[in-house]
Amino acid sequence: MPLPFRKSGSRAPNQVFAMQIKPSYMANYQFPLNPQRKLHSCSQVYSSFNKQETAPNSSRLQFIRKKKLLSDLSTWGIGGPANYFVQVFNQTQLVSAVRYCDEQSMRYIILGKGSNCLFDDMGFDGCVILNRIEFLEKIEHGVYRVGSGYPFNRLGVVCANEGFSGLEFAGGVPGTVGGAAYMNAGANGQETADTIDSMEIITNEGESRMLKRRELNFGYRSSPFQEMKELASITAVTFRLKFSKTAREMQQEYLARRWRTQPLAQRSAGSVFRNPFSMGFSAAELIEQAGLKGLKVGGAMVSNKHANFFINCGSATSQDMLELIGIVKDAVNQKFGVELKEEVLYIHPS
Ligand SMILES: NC(=O)C1=CN([C@@H]2O[C@H](COP(=O)(O)OP(=O)(O)OC[C@H]3O[C@@H](n4cnc5c(N)ncnc54)[C@H](OP(=O)(O)O)[C@@H]3O)[C@@H](O)[C@H]2O)C=CC1
Ligand SMILES: C=C(O[C@H]1[C@H](O)[C@@H](CO)O[C@H](OP(=O)(O)OP(=O)(O)OC[C@H]2O[C@@H](n3ccc(=O)[nH]c3=O)[C@H](O)[C@@H]2O)[C@@H]1NC(C)=O)C(=O)O
Repeated sequence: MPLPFRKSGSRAPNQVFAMQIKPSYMANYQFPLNPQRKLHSCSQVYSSFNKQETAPNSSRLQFIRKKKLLSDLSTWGIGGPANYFVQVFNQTQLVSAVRYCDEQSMRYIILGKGSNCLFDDMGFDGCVILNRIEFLEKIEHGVYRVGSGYPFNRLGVVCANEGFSGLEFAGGVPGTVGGAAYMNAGANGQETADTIDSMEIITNEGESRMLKRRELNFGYRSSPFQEMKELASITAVTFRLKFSKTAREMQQEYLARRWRTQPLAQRSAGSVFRNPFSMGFSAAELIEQAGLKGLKVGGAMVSNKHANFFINCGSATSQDMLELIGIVKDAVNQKFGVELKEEVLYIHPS
């Protein structure tokens, strides 16, 4: 049975492979074909395989080889080593990192807080580019231009404290601004796209582009970036918010509700499945009605607090989590005839 969710970023080259998981979930995957990236020659990339950190604002990039564990970079706490790992603190460094990957014909992914992805225990055979572009500029009242690596939850709190409404829900979302725009994150009836004024991206060609909101077609947990072949990375987002006397109160209320209903003290990746709204259901309801709360595979478990959150109880492997996802999908399909679709992204190791 093929697992329908993505195995890596759209920036990965076309490949077909088989996964080493239990036979019932053995599958072949096809990466989308990417255009060949044509970037300029690389002059700013340096390798340093022993150092684990790179200084903020340095124009030099330090690539760490085979040492950085992806379990340290994902909220699920699962994942083996990245073949290459680099942090970028500004757009110039990001372009250099992408260029380097291109020159080496190496797959790469842009990683934010790792709150929506499942890495494999075998790691990732390409380069993980950790986005640390974290500036916040106030352009005018209620208009914020924000680096794509800025924590989305911090942005939600800052805006609400300053009396602006639209991003109150973000106060509890553990991703980055770039990840939130890429996924069109939402909660409590609000969505990231509702407040976007414009976005800045860099392409595979190394060009910067500014896109106005009206050019971008967002949907429930979907954005044009998920299909955009020429995208290298979102670099900044400008949000336009409205003044509201109750913004702070709303933000705090949403956060309190989240703590009441979601297992925030445990390791998860938020909602595993999208809600099948078109069929009038929520994924959590269906999973609970199928009697799957508390179901365990190895160290992976369906949360007893919220059925659409799957927990790493401490020792979960990627295989455990993939198998649990497959079992839950099958069970819900058999009982209700509803095919759940994953919200989390599986990053295939090779
Ligand atoms: N509502 C909620 O309660 C929760 C919501 N979430 C949401 O999940 C998302 C996860 O954010 P985050 O943890 O930062 O993302 P991740 O680090 O989990 O990255 C997931 C994928 O998003 C893409 N991505 C991330 N940043 C960028 C960028 N700057 N430019 C282009 N693509 C990017 C990458 O896709 P690719 O593989 O193609 O490179 C990446 O693999 C957010 O939308 C977050 O709000 C997560 C948990 C709970
Ligand atoms: C956590 C995420 O986003 C969350 C977001 O935080 C919350 C809050 O607004 O609303 C969505 O969850 P959700 O649809 O499960 O919201 P909830 O309000 O918790 O539950 C919906 C319905 O399911 C029921 N429910 C919930 C949990 C459960 O174990 N069992 C159950 O039956 C609830 O009673 C409610 O009737 C988002 N998830 C999706 C896939 O749309 C995420 O994207 O990662």
